[in-house]
Amino acid sequence: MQTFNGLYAITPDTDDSERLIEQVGAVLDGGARILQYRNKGSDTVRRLWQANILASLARSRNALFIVNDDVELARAVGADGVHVGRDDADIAAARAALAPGAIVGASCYDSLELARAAVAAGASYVAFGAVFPSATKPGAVAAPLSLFAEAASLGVPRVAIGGITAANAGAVVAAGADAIAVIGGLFEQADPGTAARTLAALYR
Ligand SMILES: Cc1ncc(COP(=O)(O)OP(=O)(O)O)c(N)n1
Ligand SMILES: Cc1ncsc1CCOP(=O)(O)O
Ligand SMILES: [Mg+2]
Repeated sequence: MQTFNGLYAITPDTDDSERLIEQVGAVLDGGARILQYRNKGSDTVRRLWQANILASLARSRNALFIVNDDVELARAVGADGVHVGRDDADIAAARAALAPGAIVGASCYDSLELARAAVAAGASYVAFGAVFPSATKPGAVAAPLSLFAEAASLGVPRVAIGGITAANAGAVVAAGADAIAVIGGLFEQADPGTAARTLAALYR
């Protein structure tokens, strides 16, 4: 598996597939190394269509492609893996449903204990957040940046998520996050490609 670090772009919920594809292309060209398709909507036809296109787009840029929540959708589009949280499939079940080398990422919120358990269950990476208040997910629990140093001994990549922007990402990288997962800091910006270049440059 490619090294799991750098800018981790997560797609916003949108029905505007054309604009989404254009923005994701710009973000990948700007240096995002990992792309997650995250759509909390219920239109399964649109989600399959969008995920298929984005899987091809990511592959064309040698980026990893992860599907949020939906193991079946990840398998259907040949994704590199899935990301699961407390309300989603468990790690072992997700891994059993995907190819042997699949990536299974786990949300660990503000809990080092959850991260230890996730790694023991086979998680490929652990994600902590929200590290800052998130307009995308206002109810997300707050996670301190200190978790990244504390989690260094777990031996898997540590991903930060929540309210990350060009203004605060430097502190997250300095705290030890191997990757920064970003939605609004990319897709709510006037120029997502430039925002991606700024954030990706923190890992060079
Ligand atoms: C990289 C990454 N980290 C955390 C999340 C959040 O997942 P989850 O807690 O399951 O919440 P939803 O995203 O499903 O609302 C994520 N998706 N990606
Ligand atoms: C899914 C999720 N989990 C914790 S915060 C968050 C939303 C991240 O979006 P943004 O980068 O716009 O804050
Ligand atoms: Mg989830």
